[in-house]
Amino acid sequence: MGKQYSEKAYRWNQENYSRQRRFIDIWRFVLTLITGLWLDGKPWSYRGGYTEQKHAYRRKTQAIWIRDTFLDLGPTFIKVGQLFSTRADIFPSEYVEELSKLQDRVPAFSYEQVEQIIQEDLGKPIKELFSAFDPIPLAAASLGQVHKAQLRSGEEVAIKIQRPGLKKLFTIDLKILKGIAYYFQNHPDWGRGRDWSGIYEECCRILWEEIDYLNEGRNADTFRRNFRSYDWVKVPRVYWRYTSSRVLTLEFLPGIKISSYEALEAAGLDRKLIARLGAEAYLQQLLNDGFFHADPHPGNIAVSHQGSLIFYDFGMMGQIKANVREQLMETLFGIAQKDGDRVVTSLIELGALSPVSDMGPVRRSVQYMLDNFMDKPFEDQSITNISDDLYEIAYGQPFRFPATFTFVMRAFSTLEGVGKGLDPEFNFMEVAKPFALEIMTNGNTPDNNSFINELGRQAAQMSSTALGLPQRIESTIEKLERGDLRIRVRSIESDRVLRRLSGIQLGTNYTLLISAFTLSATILFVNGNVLLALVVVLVATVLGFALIRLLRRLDRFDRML
Ligand SMILES: Nc1ncnc2c1ncn2[C@@H]1O[C@H](COP(=O)(O)OP(=O)(O)OP(=O)(O)O)[C@@H](O)[C@H]1O
Repeated sequence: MGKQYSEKAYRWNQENYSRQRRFIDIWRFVLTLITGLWLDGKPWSYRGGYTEQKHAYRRKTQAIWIRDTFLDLGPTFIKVGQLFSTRADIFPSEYVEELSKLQDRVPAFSYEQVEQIIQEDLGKPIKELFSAFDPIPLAAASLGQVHKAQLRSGEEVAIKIQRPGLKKLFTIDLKILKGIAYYFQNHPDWGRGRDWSGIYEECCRILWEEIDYLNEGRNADTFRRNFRSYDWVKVPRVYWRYTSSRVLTLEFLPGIKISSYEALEAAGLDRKLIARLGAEAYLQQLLNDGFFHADPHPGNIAVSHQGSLIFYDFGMMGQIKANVREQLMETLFGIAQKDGDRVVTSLIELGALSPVSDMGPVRRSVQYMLDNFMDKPFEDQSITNISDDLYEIAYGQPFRFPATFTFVMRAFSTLEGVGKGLDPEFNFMEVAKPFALEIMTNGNTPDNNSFINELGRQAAQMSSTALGLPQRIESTIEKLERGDLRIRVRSIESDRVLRRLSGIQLGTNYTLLISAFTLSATILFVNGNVLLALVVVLVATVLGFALIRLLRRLDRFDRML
């Protein structure tokens, strides 16, 4: 905890939050952000004229300001920011990059508050429950802090205690955020093609789950069960008698953080092996158990002195249904064969893409990406590159990836990053091969074909079909194109008809005005008010010209239809 993060610096750091104060603080942030975004799009707001560099610089400064304000606004926003940092499909890359640096460097709360929460939740004072209790926390985060203690029966435990007043703060903040989501949803520019209400609901669900330690305890138990036959993975046991929704008592399992590369080496551990185990443990969760750690930042994985992996923090877990892993493989094959259509179809079936009426542009973007970035052999692809490319496609499109999908991509990239830090030659795809092969062969032991051979075989199959049946493929492509085209032509036609209709309406208005003005001019003239009559005639003439122009335009429209 740095000195600059003193308790006084944070207005949110208290037990009793004022709804009005939060309302003002949060909306002030939103309004400043909206003004900034509005100015971004106005070339006159750039001193010395608009340039791409100035625009990029502004975005970057804005992103840093958003990150700092989120930290100032407290736990809800720190968590929301961390969630948003996985959503490169929704937010500009500068924002995502800054938000991923959002760490909860926040002050710890006092030992007196810890005592009070334990007394309230477990019904007895610390002294009666534990034979030792370290008043200085091992770690302090935005939602809670961890203290080391010892049970009366002798076991060493790590106790996670929730920040006081968190439920109240979440209730107030999430209500205000609902209003903000509603505002953005109904905004003519920012609401179009974006499901802000859906994003809000998703955030709410994840945040409430994260502060229910009973839920976290259950997740830890499931995770532990899934790994019970693996002696190289350790998951802390939950002491349910000392656990409540705000207090989680776990078996104490110390370790060296997986990202402390030098410390691992100093302890005589094999960095290459740890990198491989990390990836394997994750693939096991994802592809075999279907229950995975959705927040695998390096702080949540440690290595014991015996070399086994230790997982902490089960507040955010993802679930993947059984049929999904086959679909994941289908996507992988689509990518390997550079088949945009197959990738799009499998992503739709995965629920990673929501079908829109005209999938043509999406398919074309995917195909473009496959044609352009797949110049390296499949094995040499990096997960981070693949996910960056996918996000680039998704950003600005009227669809979004479901949270589970972005969590998986994020987890893969994180593990790839940590893996490369541990072992510069580490290749995630290499580790994934046997898992993928097992799924492809439905658990049958594969023959001596490697994963890449299998991909090659499928690709060869595809190209021989292409050679044998050029006619059919061509006609299929033609049909596809015609499908796109028809949708586009129809939309242009209806667009024209609508424009013509509004033109006709405008013409009627002009005609009415001209008649009214001519009538007024005549009455004025008859009554001897010549000058005023002339002015009115002038206005009627201008309107007359406008009407003639409009009629000519409508005539052009008619010829086009
Ligand atoms: N069972 C345990 N044994 C030893 N140390 C632990 C244990 N559980 C947690 N810790 C330590 O406390 C730290 C924080 O734990 P955890 O990540 O569960 O807290 P958190 O409040 O959810 O933090 P985050 O903001 O990262 O989600 C861990 O990184 C680890 O160093």
